[in-house]
Amino acid sequence: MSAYTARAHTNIALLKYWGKADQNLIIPTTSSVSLTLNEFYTDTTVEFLDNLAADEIYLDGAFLTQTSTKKVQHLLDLVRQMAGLTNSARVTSYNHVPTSAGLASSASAFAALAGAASKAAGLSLSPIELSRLARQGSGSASRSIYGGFAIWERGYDDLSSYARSINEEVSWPIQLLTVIINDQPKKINSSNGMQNVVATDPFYQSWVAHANIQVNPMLEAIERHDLAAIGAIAEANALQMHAQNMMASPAFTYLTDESWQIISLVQNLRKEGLIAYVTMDAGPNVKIISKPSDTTIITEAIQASLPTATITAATPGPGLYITKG
Ligand SMILES: O=C(O)C[C@@](O)(CF)CCOP(=O)(O)OP(=O)(O)O
Repeated sequence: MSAYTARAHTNIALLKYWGKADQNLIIPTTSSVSLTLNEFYTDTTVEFLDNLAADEIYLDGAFLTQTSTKKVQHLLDLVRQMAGLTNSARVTSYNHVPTSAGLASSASAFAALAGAASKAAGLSLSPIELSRLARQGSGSASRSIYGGFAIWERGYDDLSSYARSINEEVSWPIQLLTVIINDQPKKINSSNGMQNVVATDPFYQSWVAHANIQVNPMLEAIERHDLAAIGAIAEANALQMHAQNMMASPAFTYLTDESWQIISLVQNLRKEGLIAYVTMDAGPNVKIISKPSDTTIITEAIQASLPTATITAATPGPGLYITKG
């Protein structure tokens, strides 16, 4: 069997996935909508071999020990089951997600792994099948199969929970300015954070109900290329998601004083007439949904307020791409 290499780009959720209805299959409680980014991606090569005693997994040149590779091994096992294989695999992965960007690379990593592993096992999966496979590595990876805007339909089982493309080629001006406040590893990872909320937040079901109501208005705003509406819905959804963390027991938050400093700054920029909205994931860093033509004015405002912040302008990116070798 031959080696295959896949490149998948990371995505940022505009409507967040924040809670599982099924832990094992990674079925979410809400649908989520994302934008795949061009600047950040993972390249992964997979080869199934006859003479390997066990899976060998290398990340950014370092051999990973068994403990940190459980999710990778689980996805490889799913592929072996689908292909009727027992061979072990060599997996070599490089994250082109600058750690300073504080961007979750699990989305691009597991989408690339799903693409390269399935192809190396002799499978030719459809985008929906690839999305379902990636989903079982990491939920948000289900959306990185596609470029541009994508929606992960929550579904209710393995067959019905997958992402589909909204539109791959985004030809109108939109960017996410990623403001890195600090790139320290977060205290609570996404999986644990959302699990705490589902288990202990008394208002969680109203989050689920409201988040699912936001889906159609978001899809309509994307259809209209309405950046202000996309931003307004995304900012409300992100703040509501982070509010759930503060209602969990014990309460926790990913947002720091600097996060709120940037959030307030962006809301003030809006008062001056700019189209600028924030979204935050499982970390303190802030992404600003904005027009590329406003990069300078926003960047200058942030540098004046928080000189230590580093800013990366990210534009819409492509979907999964697999090559032989
Ligand atoms: O991306 C989003 O929708 C929102 C988040 O990034 C956080 F804000 C969650 C990502 O969670 P993920 O790492 O996919 O969790 P897993 O399924 O437990 O591996």
